[in-house]
Amino acid sequence: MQGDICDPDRPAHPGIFPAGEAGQSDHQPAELTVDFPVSVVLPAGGTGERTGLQTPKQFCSFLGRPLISYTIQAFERVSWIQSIVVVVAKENVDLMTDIIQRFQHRKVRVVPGGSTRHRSICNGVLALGEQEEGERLPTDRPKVVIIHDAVRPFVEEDFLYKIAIAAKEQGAAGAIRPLVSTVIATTSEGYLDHSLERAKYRASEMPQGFTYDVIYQAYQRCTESDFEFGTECLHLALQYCGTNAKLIEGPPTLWKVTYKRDLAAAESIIKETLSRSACVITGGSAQAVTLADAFQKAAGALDMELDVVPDLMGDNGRYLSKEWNFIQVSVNHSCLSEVESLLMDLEAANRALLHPLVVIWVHLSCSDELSISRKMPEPAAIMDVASSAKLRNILVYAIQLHQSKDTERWERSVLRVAEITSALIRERSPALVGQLLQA
Ligand SMILES: Nc1ccn([C@@H]2O[C@H](COP(=O)(O)OP(=O)(O)OP(=O)(O)O)[C@@H](O)[C@H]2O)c(=O)n1
Ligand SMILES: O=C(CO)[C@H](O)[C@H](O)COP(=O)(O)O
Repeated sequence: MQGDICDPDRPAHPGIFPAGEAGQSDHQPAELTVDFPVSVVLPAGGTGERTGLQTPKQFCSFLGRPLISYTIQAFERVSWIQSIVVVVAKENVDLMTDIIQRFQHRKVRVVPGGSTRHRSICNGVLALGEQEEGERLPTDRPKVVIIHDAVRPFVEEDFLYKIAIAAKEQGAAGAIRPLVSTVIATTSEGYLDHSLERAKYRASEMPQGFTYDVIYQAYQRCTESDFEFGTECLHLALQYCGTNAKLIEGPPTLWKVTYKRDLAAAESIIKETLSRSACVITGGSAQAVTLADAFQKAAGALDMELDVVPDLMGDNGRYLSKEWNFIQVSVNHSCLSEVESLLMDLEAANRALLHPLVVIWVHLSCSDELSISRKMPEPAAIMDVASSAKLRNILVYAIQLHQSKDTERWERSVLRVAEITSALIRERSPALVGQLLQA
């Protein structure tokens, strides 16, 4: 953990996260503005056959939220994107509509997909030029359409910006990555025919951007064979509109969830992104502040940003609006009033809507006051508070720590608190909710 105070308004995360919850970059420009209308098509109409799962991968859940919701969030947080069309199979339109309502997504329309990816994307592009149900005026066609697979949740605003600008200037633009394996051609008998010079080729990834006119015309002019077997929108723009796409190397996080193992990798990135920062609330007590300071030092190696505040009043209320985890330190208070008050603030701020939030209650007992038994928190009371918070998507854990005059012993305990805290925040295990751990 870093001890220095850093900007709590930093973009939360990439994709997963608010303005980048999962995978956000540390060096995102302060504000990127685009002075032309940009809309997005997210093809999400596939079955995810290669995962081997019954559920299409875009509807698989991570920390209680489907993958498609993380991808939508990556786009809706971008102020210069005016609308998002999500294309899903007809039988999933109701499910998708429910996801949009449950996670309060904005700017989103759902459109039925087709039997292939190109057919789904084409439906999305056509929908951008159509009047929305219930609207009296025709929808403004966007100048630029960004197309992005719904199963690539970790896309950053700065990269979308580069694609949008290049698409407006060139007519088409797309993300590329270096090849990790050499591409070879095989004979029909299964022998090597020839191999390509790897350095000359790139993998085509998403997002891709097009002016509306280019992508619209490309789909008007392409053949049934393109719709059935094609895999590359940039190719359609070249072949049917003569538009050579600008290619821009993107970050490795643009990778597509394709196999079952990719779902595990996505979950791990999401958890990692949610574990980047914690806010320690001391209540202003001198012992709690000393503990928080020691905690910061001990936590130095755990790679987490740690801010210390007395409470969440006034300007400190900003911690409630971003992706922070919370550590409430109580000294000799065996009652849970401070945690309960924090939980009320978090609920009022609607902080647990998009993913489970972690609150850790660190109970510090100082042996030179009161009797030890009077200072011990009641495990059943902690479990009650935690169980009720869990229903509201807030994961409450507790750690008991005894102050020691023996410096070595004290330092070991503080280090244990830092390690337990870090593990609880990273794992977000529902099974450990309400447990009182000893440091
Ligand atoms: N008829 C289709 C097929 C695919 N897609 C979408 O295109 C994106 C990329 O395709 P891919 O990874 O191939 O997804 P699936 O077709 O679902 O996977 P698989 O090929 O393993 O079945 C996915 O978001 C997928 O939902 C789509 O909108 N409509
Ligand atoms: O990388 C891409 C560039 O167009 C597409 O995402 C890809 O072609 C679609 O996925 P798949 O081929 O696996 O259906």
